[in-house]
Amino acid sequence: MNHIRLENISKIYNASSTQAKSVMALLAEGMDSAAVKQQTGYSVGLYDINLDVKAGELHCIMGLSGSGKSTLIRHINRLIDPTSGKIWVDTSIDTQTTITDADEPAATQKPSAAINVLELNDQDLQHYRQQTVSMVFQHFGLVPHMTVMQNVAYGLRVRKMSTEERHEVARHWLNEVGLPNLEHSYPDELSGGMQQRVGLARALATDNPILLMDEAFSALDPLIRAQLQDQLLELQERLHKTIVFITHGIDEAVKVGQRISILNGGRLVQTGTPNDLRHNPADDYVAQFMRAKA
Ligand SMILES: Nc1ncnc2c1ncn2[C@@H]1O[C@H](COP(=O)(O)OP(=O)(O)OP(=O)(O)O)[C@@H](O)[C@H]1O
Repeated sequence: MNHIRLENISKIYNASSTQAKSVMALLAEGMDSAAVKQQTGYSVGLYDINLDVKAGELHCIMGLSGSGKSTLIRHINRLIDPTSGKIWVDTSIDTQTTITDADEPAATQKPSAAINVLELNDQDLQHYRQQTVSMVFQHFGLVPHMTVMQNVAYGLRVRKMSTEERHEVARHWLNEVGLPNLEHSYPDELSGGMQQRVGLARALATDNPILLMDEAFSALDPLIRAQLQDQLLELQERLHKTIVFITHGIDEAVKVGQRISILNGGRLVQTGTPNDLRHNPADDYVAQFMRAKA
């Protein structure tokens, strides 16, 4: 079952629709984004991305710096609007009851009860962000003058949950990420790894079915990063969230991703399980990543 579908998504930064059309005509002829930038001056964020993310899967988006990973993930919660294309999200899915079969072929239809995120008005977009998608940021994004408890409970306050109830929920999630007894601390009293556990607890406390993780572990030391990867996998065994996880590291992608999508110059080169990519790489770019892994 698909949870998220990106359909023909292109993003040409800072271009009018006429300018974007001529840029996309060059891309359609096969010109790569570096040559397009040189010829037209416009940056290609993404070009003609078609991507299905299944309900309950941990889907990694991988690629070198500038390949379009952040641009892609920011479309899903509409921090960025595309130049063209559609973004479907099935808001009827409760991932906690959905078990994914990573080998199941992606359906060819759009998700069954899907909304086009691009058509949401301001109020519906706010509701979508509060009830459907949560984000974990690379640099944690915690509010410095709020305690750990207040940070984790923040998303629940806007839902008008009582103080007692939201503190109970926040305490539960702090416990789940291995941070009991720190609720009265402030972010700057914690290590980077601890701060990101708070970031994770904050995202999980909302109970939203989709989790967007933008290089969430990249700022951490290798040992701490490995611990957080293990913790994420352990939580995911029980929670079955739909997770879109951005990384520039193939090791991380292979460790945590059930499927991996590889971007190059704003184009989606291949989506597959780590085994698919290893045994049937779509091109040399993918093959090189997988060789670097072996
Ligand atoms: N706000 C912006 N204005 C203009 N160009 C942009 C903007 N944001 C990104 N780009 C360009 O779009 C392309 C994709 O950038 P993006 O940040 O999505 O890549 P990325 O894979 O996330 O890179 P990194 O790993 O370095 O974060 C790059 O060429 C980048 O320079």
